[in-house]
Order: sequence, then C-alpha cells, then structure tokens
Amino acid sequence: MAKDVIIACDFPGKAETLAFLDRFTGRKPFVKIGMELFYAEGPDIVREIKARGHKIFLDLKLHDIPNTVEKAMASLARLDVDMTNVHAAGTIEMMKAARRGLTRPDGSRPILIAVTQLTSTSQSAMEQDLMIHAPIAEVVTQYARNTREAGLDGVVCSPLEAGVIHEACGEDFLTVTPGIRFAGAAADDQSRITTPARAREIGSDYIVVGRPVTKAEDPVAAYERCLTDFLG
Ligand SMILES: O=C(O)c1cc(=O)[nH]c(=O)n1[C@@H]1O[C@H](COP(=O)(O)O)[C@@H](O)[C@H]1O
Repeated sequence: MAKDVIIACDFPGKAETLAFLDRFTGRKPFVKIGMELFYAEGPDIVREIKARGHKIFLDLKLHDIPNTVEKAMASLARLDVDMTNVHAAGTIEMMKAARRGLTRPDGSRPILIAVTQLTSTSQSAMEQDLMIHAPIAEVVTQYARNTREAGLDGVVCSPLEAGVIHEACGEDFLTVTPGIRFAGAAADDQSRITTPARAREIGSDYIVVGRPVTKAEDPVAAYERCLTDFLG
C-alpha cells in the first residue's frame, strides 16, 4: 500500500489555495480540503484542484443520523475525490449508511475512513468534557474496531495510536494521522502529536500535515522534509 504525505489546505479561499499549490512546480502533492475551504468555495474547488492533477482527501467529518449521512454521502460520491470521512462516534449504523451512500452505481467508491477521537482531544478533556473514562488508546481502538465492522477502510487517529490500531484491525486497515509536528515545534491546538519520522516508525499509512507546511517560510522545503522523514 502506498504511504504518502497529505497537505491540509486550510485556507480561507481559492486564491490563497491555488497560489500555495502553484509553489509546488511540477509536483502534485496529495491534498486535504477541509471545512474552511469547502464551506467558502463549495464543490467547485474540489473539481478545480482535481483537474490540476492532485489526489484529494475531502475532510467534512460527517456526523448525523444514518439517513442524512447516507444522502449527503451520495452527493459527495458525485465529486471525484480519493478519500473522505465521517465521525466514528456516529455509530456503526451511521458508518454503514455512509458507505452505502458513497458507493456509486458501478460499485466503486472513494476510500472511506472514520475519525476516532480528534487529535486535539486530550485524556483529561475526554474524561471531563465527554465523560469517557477509559484510556484514550482503548477508546480509539474500540472506535477503530467499530469502523472495521461497518466495512470502512480505516481511521483517522493520532500517529501515536497507529500501531495498536494495526494490531487490533490488521495491517491493511488504514491509519491516516494528523497531529504531526517537527521536533521542538509548537503543538498549537493539537494534543496527541509526534514527528513524521516517529509516525513512520509507529506505522502510520498517511500523515496529514497542515500548519507545519502551510505556515512554513518555505512550504515546499517543509513538505519535502515531511516526505523524507516519513517515507525514509
Ligand atoms: O480528519 C482530520 O483530517 C483531522 C482529524 C483529527 O483528529 N485531527 C486533525 O487535526 N484533523 C485535521 O488535520 C489537519 C491538521 O492540521 P495541522 O494541525 O495544521 O497540521 C486539520 O485540517 C484538521 O482539521
């Protein structure tokens, strides 16, 4: 399975996003389009970036009743993305509905993954705010098992949890891991973080990197450092 670095294009609009991508002359990084950009520009931004030759992870983290998620996924299926996601907290029923909705009439569909616990969530926030008292790695592993049972392809989790998830769900079950920072850098609002090199050692399949690349003085150099450290 191809491991890769996904750049989170968290920009306010199309102009900033395309200017950013233009810096990668001759290269077509795998990019993530999230809520900020999608809500500002709508589906056209997906079509435009796809037409430029990038693979796209459309990160809208659907979490609603099963029927609503199924119908929303049917709409997203018409966009030619490579990967998309839901929240595993929506339950196994909701994830099954998401998979049904995303599957096109010819049986094909993008990679579908589920967020376990957001990488910004700490053990103490999970206990105090969410009243979930098990250790975070156990919670995340249980959500990963649910995700596999629903027939999805993998999870979004912290790189720190990629190893236990592969042990519980198999090597083919994808771990897509944000919460990436270079050694010594600020965590910002993230909580469960590690470096690209450590993510490789633990066994992540894809790392998702936003601000360490987008806010870098030289984003192309920062992206290349991620590739080298993660892919070895
Ligand atoms: O689903 C995601 O992509 C996601 C899940 C998660 O648990 N944590 C998380 O940070 N993300 C996304 O990954 C990106 C991380 O960005 P940085 O913290 O700037 O590297 C953001 O676009 C988040 O929306």
